[in-house]
Amino acid sequence: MPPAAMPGVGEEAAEEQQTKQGGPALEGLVVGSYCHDVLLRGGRVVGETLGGAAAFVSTVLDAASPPGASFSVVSKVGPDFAYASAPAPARHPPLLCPAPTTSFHARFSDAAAHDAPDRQLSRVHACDPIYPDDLPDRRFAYGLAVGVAGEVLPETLDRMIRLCRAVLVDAQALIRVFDAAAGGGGGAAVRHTALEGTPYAPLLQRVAFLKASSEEAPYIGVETARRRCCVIVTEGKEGCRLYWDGGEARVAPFSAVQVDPTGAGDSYLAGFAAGLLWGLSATDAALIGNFFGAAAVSQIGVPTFHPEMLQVCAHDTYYSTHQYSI
Ligand SMILES: Nc1ncnc2c1ncn2[C@@H]1O[C@H](COP(=O)(O)OP(=O)(O)O)[C@@H](O)[C@H]1O
Ligand SMILES: O=P([O-])([O-])O[C@@H]1[C@@H](O)[C@H](O)[C@@H](O)[C@H](O)[C@@H]1O
Repeated sequence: MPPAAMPGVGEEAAEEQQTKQGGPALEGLVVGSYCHDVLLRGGRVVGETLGGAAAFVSTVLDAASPPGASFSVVSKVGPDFAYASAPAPARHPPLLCPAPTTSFHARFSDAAAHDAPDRQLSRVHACDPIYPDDLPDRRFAYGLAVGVAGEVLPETLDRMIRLCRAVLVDAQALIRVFDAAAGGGGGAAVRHTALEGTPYAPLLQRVAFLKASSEEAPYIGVETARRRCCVIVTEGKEGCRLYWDGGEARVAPFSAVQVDPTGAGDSYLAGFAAGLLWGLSATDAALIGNFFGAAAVSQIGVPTFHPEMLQVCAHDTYYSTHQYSI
């Protein structure tokens, strides 16, 4: 069986913590930096938006968490940060550093080149890493490690694991390396390294869920990783698969008209976490993840969610008949 729910997170755990500590029972900790995204097609800038997994994750958690499930965000930006008044950073302000805000160029392939990857990313600036001491010194029900530019250091992930009852990790926080020779335009091309050779690998057995895109999956070694934690591989418009020690499940997608793939994986992970917070099983929570991933690709930049979309999601998840198109 896949993990029934987020370990230690759910109604009973909530009641227990509420009674013992009187604080917010389901408080989460989101660690990863906001960034600037420049979207390019055919060498021309077609959009400039707020980015960073923390921005997408905060937006989805704000929309979909159960009542009373608050969360704190630990994110770093520089003095040039252009989106301080956007909803996510305004509600969850970042720490200010002297270094410039992390920024990425995302180059999209033409529709004609069908077998090309959706986008090629290069990192143009990297703000400071997030250190263990940057994290609040208190306990959390759950944590989301969602770095985009290597800012979640191994020692920071280790501290998250100590502070949080369950930690969900986006593989992109662990396996990205930056190739200055191949970036173009002053940036460094985003590449991947094998997770097994990194200092993050020994931490995996203390992580609850590790999510990777299908492009990242070969680098995390699904067969090894699934013996240490539950692994989720997202497969774009095909939905996702969950792998655990002894089994796997496929969870079907919602259909969407994709206008910008940015943030699909981030939104998926936050939707998945929200599903677990509502007490759903991992496979049902993955359906919520698919809903938010589909919603993300159907809008440019950080999406907005309307109450009627969420009602349809709740209905379709309840009946497991997600025929809804976004
Ligand atoms: N074109 C699409 N149509 C419907 N759902 C999508 C589409 N693209 C992505 N999704 C949803 O978002 C999730 C994450 O997308 P994916 O492309 O796999 O991640 P990433 O953004 O990390 O590359 C998918 O598992 C799926 O649920
Ligand atoms: O699209 P996705 O993989 O879910 O996540 C994206 C990151 O890969 C990218 O580095 C960042 O610039 C985007 O804002 C977004 O966070």
